[in-house]
Amino acid sequence: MKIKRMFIDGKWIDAQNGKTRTIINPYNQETIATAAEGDTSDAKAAIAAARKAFDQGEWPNTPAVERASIVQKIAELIERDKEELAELESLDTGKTLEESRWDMDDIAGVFRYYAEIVDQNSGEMIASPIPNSVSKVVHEPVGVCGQITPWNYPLLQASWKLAPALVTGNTLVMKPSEITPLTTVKIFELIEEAGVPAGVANLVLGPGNTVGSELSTNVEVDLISFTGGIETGKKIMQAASVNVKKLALELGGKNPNIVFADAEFETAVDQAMNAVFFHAGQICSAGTRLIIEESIHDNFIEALVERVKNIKIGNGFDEDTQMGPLISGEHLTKVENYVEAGKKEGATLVVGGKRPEDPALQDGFFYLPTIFTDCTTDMSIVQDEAFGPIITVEKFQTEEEAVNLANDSIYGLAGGVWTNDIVKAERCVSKMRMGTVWINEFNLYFPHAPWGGYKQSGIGRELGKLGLEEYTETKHIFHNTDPKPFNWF
Ligand SMILES: NC(=O)c1ccc[n+]([C@@H]2O[C@H](COP(=O)([O-])OP(=O)(O)OC[C@H]3O[C@@H](n4cnc5c(N)ncnc54)[C@H](O)[C@@H]3O)[C@@H](O)[C@H]2O)c1
Ligand SMILES: C[N+](C)(C)CC=O
Repeated sequence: MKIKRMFIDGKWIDAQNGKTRTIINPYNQETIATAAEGDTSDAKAAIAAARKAFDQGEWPNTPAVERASIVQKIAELIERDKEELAELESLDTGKTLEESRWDMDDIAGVFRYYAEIVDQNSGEMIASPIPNSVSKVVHEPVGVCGQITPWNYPLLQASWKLAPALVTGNTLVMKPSEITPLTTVKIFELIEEAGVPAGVANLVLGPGNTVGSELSTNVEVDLISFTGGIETGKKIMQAASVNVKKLALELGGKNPNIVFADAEFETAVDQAMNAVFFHAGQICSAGTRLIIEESIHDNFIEALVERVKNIKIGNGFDEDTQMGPLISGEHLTKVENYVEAGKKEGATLVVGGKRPEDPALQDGFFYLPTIFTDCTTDMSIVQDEAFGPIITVEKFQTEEEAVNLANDSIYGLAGGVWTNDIVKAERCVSKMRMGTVWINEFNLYFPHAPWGGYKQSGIGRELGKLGLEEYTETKHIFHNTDPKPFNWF
């Protein structure tokens, strides 16, 4: 089996320490690849290459339209290799092939979007209050960017970082999750094929506590963009202070999904499942906190449970599979522990709460879709991000109570409201403290709109124009067109 290698300074290389890691399919634990397992020394080499490419290379000064055409080419190559990429993503993460295909379409769309909008970030003239002067603002690349991504949407999260960083003239070192590197390795092949110069985009494979930590602490790195868990995010924020790096953090969520009695019932039931059970609930914006108006609570739960029991769990490559496994044995144990805690804390388990019994699924990290009712905000199952196929249900009587329950979290990534009363919907979302709020929708995102969290869900935004601005410094240029002595001294 060919080893998945790192890409540093335009060359495909093994880890300096010679180590490798076995990559497994979470559906059956079969080995699907062997990847280089780099460490601090590889990260240092990649940072040095990116530094040289930024300080001495052409990329930062290449006209934005030329960079955009290369980024556009990457989009075309993703479309050309869509099926291969989708298959790699499903093998690596266990998600259904159909979901991976959607991801690949989204990813190509992200590269296209940033290629198209780069000229909208070209600066502005300021109405200078000083006579005989020109005042203007320009945007310049930040420099060397460290980019660290998680395992749940490996290539999608990488694309949100790679496309804006490249198009704005930065150089970068990316570190994907060590357990899901396959599509990131492949996209670096496409980046090379599209003609990105050597040293501009570098890939280091390996663990967070060595490679990731080096990216956050190394003073030659100017910006660190991280997507992952809150505890890792805090460590990175602290490490990044060493040279006051620019910082973008996309962290977790514990997202409320409010259903009012006047909502379209069947749609709200259907979408309450979509909000959570795609990719077995391993979605940062999963609507895991279902908050239901008391008058419809019992009927809603009855309808939901009936449908949840029929979710088809299995191999993501089987066409009728609707939900795949969790990512790893370690993560499965974490989810099981949250469910046990929920039971101890007094929540009522109404469906799921265990591994499936089907003998065909015993080698995979499967967990049944799970619903707890009678939940209260003091329960860990309501407050902590379990990152599994678990819905907790809380009841409300008034609109104010619903919004208060929704906001009762350290997180503020996303949330939804289901109602046919538009005024009520607008009133609620205006009070919800989250970076994305959906009305009669859940979990939708697209390249044109910003994504990111309030509160401890993060700092900064990806996607949209704000996602581009993250990768630029803003410079004010003041030009005195009639300089004279000041005659003070
Ligand atoms: N807000 C968003 O848009 C978004 C999107 C996807 C995932 N997430 C979050 O990601 C989490 C799941 O991903 P995960 O389990 O891979 O997260 P994680 O924090 O364990 O790991 C994320 C990445 O950080 C690296 N890392 C670990 N320790 C590090 C350290 N000390 N220094 C630097 N890097 C380090 C890991 O190797 C990995 O590449 C969830 O909390 C989820 O909500 C958020
Ligand atoms: C940001 N998103 C929804 C694509 C993936 C979160 O885990």
